[in-house]
Amino acid sequence: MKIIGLTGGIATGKSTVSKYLAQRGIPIVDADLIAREVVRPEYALLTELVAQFGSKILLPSGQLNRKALGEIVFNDAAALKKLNVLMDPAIRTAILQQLEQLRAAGQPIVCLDAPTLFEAHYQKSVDYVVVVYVAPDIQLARLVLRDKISVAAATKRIQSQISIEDKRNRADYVIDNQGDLAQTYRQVDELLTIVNSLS
Ligand SMILES: CC(C)(COP(=O)(O)OP(=O)(O)OC[C@H]1O[C@@H](n2cnc3c(N)ncnc32)[C@H](O)[C@@H]1O)[C@@H](O)C(=O)NCCC(=O)NCCS
Ligand SMILES: Nc1ncnc2c1ncn2[C@@H]1O[C@H](COP(=O)(O)OP(=O)(O)OP(=O)(O)O)[C@@H](O)[C@H]1O
Repeated sequence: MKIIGLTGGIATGKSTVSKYLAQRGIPIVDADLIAREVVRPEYALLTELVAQFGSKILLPSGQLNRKALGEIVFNDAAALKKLNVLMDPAIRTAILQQLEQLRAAGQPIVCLDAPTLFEAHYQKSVDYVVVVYVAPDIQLARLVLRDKISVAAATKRIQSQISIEDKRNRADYVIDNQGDLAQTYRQVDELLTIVNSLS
């Protein structure tokens, strides 16, 4: 089984690419989705997060208040590091489990969609690293537009990740997502041809 590791910066277009890959029949292991599941109130991890960050990260319903936790960690590098240390084992276990299930099911090509692929060192667990790239000014503009947040808040989120230029330099394949969607999809088709021919 060949594993495509799909990453990029926040709002550079990973979801746009992974949706298209899914349409082309490639199973997606979605790290963002897994990160949402492992903090459900029935799991111990949420209690650990509350012990670290306080009950202000909970909604009245007892669920994680994502906005509140985001405001803490994307404004404070040390807090983000603590969050990553707490969440990493549960996310990693779920990712590896899903990949194993897909391997056992005989899937020839799968995609791990992980915004923090490099930050969390998943590049070692995949066969082909793909970075969805847009220049930093386009990244900022798309993030502000999509999430309806201020330029200052968007800049902080971007700065909490390895820069998109750095990620681009570490890719096996770069998808330039600065043009229209048709141009992006053509590059994904070319990527699939390459991955299909990997031995
Ligand atoms: C802090 C949280 C609660 C904020 O939630 P919120 O709904 O506002 O954002 P969401 O989860 O949709 O993330 C949006 C984007 O932020 C970026 N981001 C998320 N977590 C991180 C992180 N640990 N480091 C750097 N960037 C991150 C990604 O580009 C992601 O796609 C959430 O991002 C979180 O739980 N993060 C830690 C888990 C994690 O590392 N997720 C990445 C999957 S490998
Ligand atoms: N080629 C494109 N042209 C114009 N807008 C685009 C293009 N590709 C994506 N977008 C828009 O840019 C925004 C970011 O894209 P997307 O949500 O796919 O990014 P992402 O990398 O998955 O983000 P995150 O890291 O937050 O999960 C979205 O609003 C999306 O509609």
